[in-house]
Formats: sequence, C-alpha cells, structure tokens
Amino acid sequence: MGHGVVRGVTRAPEITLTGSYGLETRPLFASTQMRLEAGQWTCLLGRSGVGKSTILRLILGLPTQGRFIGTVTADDGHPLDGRAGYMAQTDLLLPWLSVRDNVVLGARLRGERPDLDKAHAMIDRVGLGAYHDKKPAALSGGMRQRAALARTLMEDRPLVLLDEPFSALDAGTRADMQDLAAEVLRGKTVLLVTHDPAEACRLGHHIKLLSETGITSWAVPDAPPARDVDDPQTLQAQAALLAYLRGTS
Ligand SMILES: Nc1ncnc2c1ncn2[C@@H]1O[C@H](COP(=O)(O)OP(=O)(O)OP(=O)(O)O)[C@@H](O)[C@H]1O
Repeated sequence: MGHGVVRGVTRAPEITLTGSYGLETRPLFASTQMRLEAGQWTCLLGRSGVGKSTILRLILGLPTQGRFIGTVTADDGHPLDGRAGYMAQTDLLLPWLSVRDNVVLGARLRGERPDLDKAHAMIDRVGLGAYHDKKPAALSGGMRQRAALARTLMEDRPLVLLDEPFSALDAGTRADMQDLAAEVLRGKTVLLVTHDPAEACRLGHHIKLLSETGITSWAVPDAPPARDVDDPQTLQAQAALLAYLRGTS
C-alpha cells in the first residue's frame, strides 16, 4: 500500500492470487486461486480464523504471521503499489487528529493538498456532520468505523480492500453505508471481507467462501448490486447461504 499512484494505471484491475500459505504450526490454505474481477465486488466469507484477513493482507503486500508461496498479479502487469485502498478491521484513526484531519490523512501523508470540500461532503454522507472537529475518543465505535469508511472512500483508488467495514453499525445505518459504498466504489475492483450473508448477497457481484479445503464460489442473485434489502431473491440467497455456513461451522 505505497503512496503515489502508478501513472496512467487508474483502470480497475483484475487481481489474481495464486499459492499456498502456512503458519508456523499449520497450513492455512494449499494451492488456492482467488480472482477479483475487474470493476466488480467480490465478497469473501468463512469462519473466524480461516484466513480472510490474511488473504487481504497478502494482496496488499502487508506483513503476515506465516509464509506465502505464490503470486499476486494484476491483469495489466503493473505492481499494485499505490493503487490499493484499505480499510482494516480496526479503525486505525489517529487519536490526536480530528475526524476531518483523519479523513484527509492520505493526502497529507502524500504531501498533497487535501480536498477539504470532498472530505466535508463525505463526513456528512457517513452521518458525522456534527463531528467534523471532534477527536476519535469522542465518537462511539460505530461512529469511528464510519469515520474510517469516509477516509477510505475519500481515496480514489481503483482497487479497494475492505475488512468487515460495517461490522459495528446498527442495521439501518449499515444498509445506508452499504448503499453509499456501492455508489462511491462503482467501477472499482473491491474485495469485501464480511461475516454477514445478507451483506454479501446485497453487495457481491461474486461471493467466495474460504474454508480449510480452499475457495468455492456461491451463486449470487440475478439483480445487479447493490440489491434492495427486500428483494425476494436476495433474501432467499442470504437464507440459503446462512444455512450453508451454519452447516459447515
Ligand atoms: N497476530 C497473529 N499471531 C499469530 N497468529 C495469527 C495472528 N493473526 C492471525 N493469526 C493466525 O492466522 C490465522 C488466520 O487469521 P486471519 O486474521 O486471516 O483470519 P480471519 O478469517 O480473517 O478471521 P476473523 O474472521 O476472525 O477476522 C488465524 O487462525 C490465526 O491462527
């Protein structure tokens, strides 16, 4: 996740991760291939500890606890440095900065002039209009998660990796933030790690299930994402996915 976008490479790439990964004590996945289709949302589910965040960190080139033997490639052949946005499970807000300054942190770190109007609008859109000048300590967990979401959506990256970005939100706010993310990230290549079958069935162009035996694909509803929360086929798909996940846990 370096800084500075590779010049001219702003098209959303297709990403392929191929390889095996082991912790010191045990293998996590063997000869796995995972493809993120260009400009589409791929949702990744699987039980806790199976390796979802690890896959996301491998794509980003961030350090992990184990050993990866394999490759992560983009279909345009260019490195991913500077092209990926990342929202981690923990909000990673800097406690001494206001919400506004946290949201424009990326630009500041790159030595660019931040787009304060865009930041203002994004903070309003995540429902933190009354908190622009507040420090993270004055925010609830769900509010901090929305500040981190605003920071991620500020960055106009062609590849965006989201690790349970809506997990701390109440149901109504969660649906609103899903709609916002789907709108702002339309046309980007997105990997969303989630535990929520309903979320995956609303947002995914593709749904992948990670288990000890590898990655399998799960059929998505016909309607394009973001699907309505009351779309019958989406509700049916999420019920079937939940039943499957319960059976495999
Ligand atoms: N800091 C760490 N130290 C040692 N082992 C770790 C560490 N972080 C993760 N692991 C190991 O790596 C495995 C995969 O972790 P990972 O965070 O990728 O799982 P996950 O599927 O994202 O889990 P969750 O759904 O709970 O977030 C875990 O089973 C754990 O044993």
